[in-house]
Amino acid sequence: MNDDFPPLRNDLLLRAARGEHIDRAPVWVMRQAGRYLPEFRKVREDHEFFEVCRTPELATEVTLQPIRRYTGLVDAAIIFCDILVIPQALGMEVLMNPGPTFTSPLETPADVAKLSEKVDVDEELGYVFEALRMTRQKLEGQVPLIGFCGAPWTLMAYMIEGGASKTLQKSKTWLFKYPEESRALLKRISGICVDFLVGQVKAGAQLLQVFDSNAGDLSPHDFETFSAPTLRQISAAARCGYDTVGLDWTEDPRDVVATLDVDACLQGNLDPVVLYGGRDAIEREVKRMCEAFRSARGGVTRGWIANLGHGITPGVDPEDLRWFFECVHKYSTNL
Ligand SMILES: Cc1c2[nH]c(c1CCC(=O)O)Cc1[nH]c(c(CCC(=O)O)c1C)Cc1[nH]c(c(CCC(=O)O)c1C)Cc1[nH]c(c(C)c1CCC(=O)O)C2
Repeated sequence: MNDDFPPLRNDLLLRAARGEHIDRAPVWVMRQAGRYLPEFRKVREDHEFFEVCRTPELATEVTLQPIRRYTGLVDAAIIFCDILVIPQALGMEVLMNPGPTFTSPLETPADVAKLSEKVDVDEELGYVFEALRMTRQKLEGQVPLIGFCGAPWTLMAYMIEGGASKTLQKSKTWLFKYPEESRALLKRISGICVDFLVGQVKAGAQLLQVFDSNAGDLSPHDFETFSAPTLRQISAAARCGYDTVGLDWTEDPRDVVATLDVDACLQGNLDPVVLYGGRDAIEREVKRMCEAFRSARGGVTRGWIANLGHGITPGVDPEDLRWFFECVHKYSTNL
């Protein structure tokens, strides 16, 4: 927006998100800059996780690693960062060892007073904006750059649980025991999400993703009461509606199309564990996924962005991921 970036040479992802014609599905994978890549592990040998996020040169380098390795196969870069930088900007200490750990999670609503009252995203998260600008330059227009943030409910859950949790018992207890205080906290987080997302677009992000990874743990009623209003608020305040809805592998796109009340592009949804199943399984399951999205598109969906239904995991052979990309290129035509 502000900077003079090299012109974009592959706009498949943006065209799919806008519902325009595409010859094949664009493809990228969540956590594509991650531990399954030896070149990523090499950087991590010398630099702690959040140090990589906070050092624009390092964040740019790891963001570009999968683009270099899979040139011509992968259709997007996603800025290297983490959803937990917002709790950090609110003054919470978060370590990655190896999963996320908060040194003092929120225990009761009284603890909310310990969070910073005002968050200046340029001051607290300016390193992300700098990394986006640097990455846009270094990408030389090969593929679009995705920015992202965590959704308020998912961030609130991490801030209360203090890390990943199977049951989310503590954070869900807040919703039932302290609904007003929960809503106030969610609203506060939403405001930071808006500033952060707008700042990312100004810095060069060409598409934004909001990760509500813990949404599936809420009943439909609680999702509608607590999370959905914040997602709407973010989308309205950041000026754009959601063009794309991400699915995991527990959903059939044909069922989703039947229930979705907006005509959105869909993203997803291969089970990441398929990548451990060998080339034949990868090909078979990608083909099945392509057929499911192809027939879903006969419904109301505007487009499809091929992806995994969740982040890629550390044990995957990078050559098997290459095969996944090649299979998507082969089977996703004639959408
Ligand atoms: C819940 C969540 C987090 N982070 C994120 C989410 C939402 C998506 C999801 O549900 O997976 C999002 C995220 N985290 C990371 C990215 C970077 C961009 C990309 O996708 O390549 C993105 C988009 C890097 C990362 N974030 C993390 C890693 C691995 C840690 C490392 O390098 O040591 C990476 C590459 C760590 C992280 N960060 C988080 C967890 C639970 C973990 C541990 C998971 C694991 O061990 O794989 C919080």
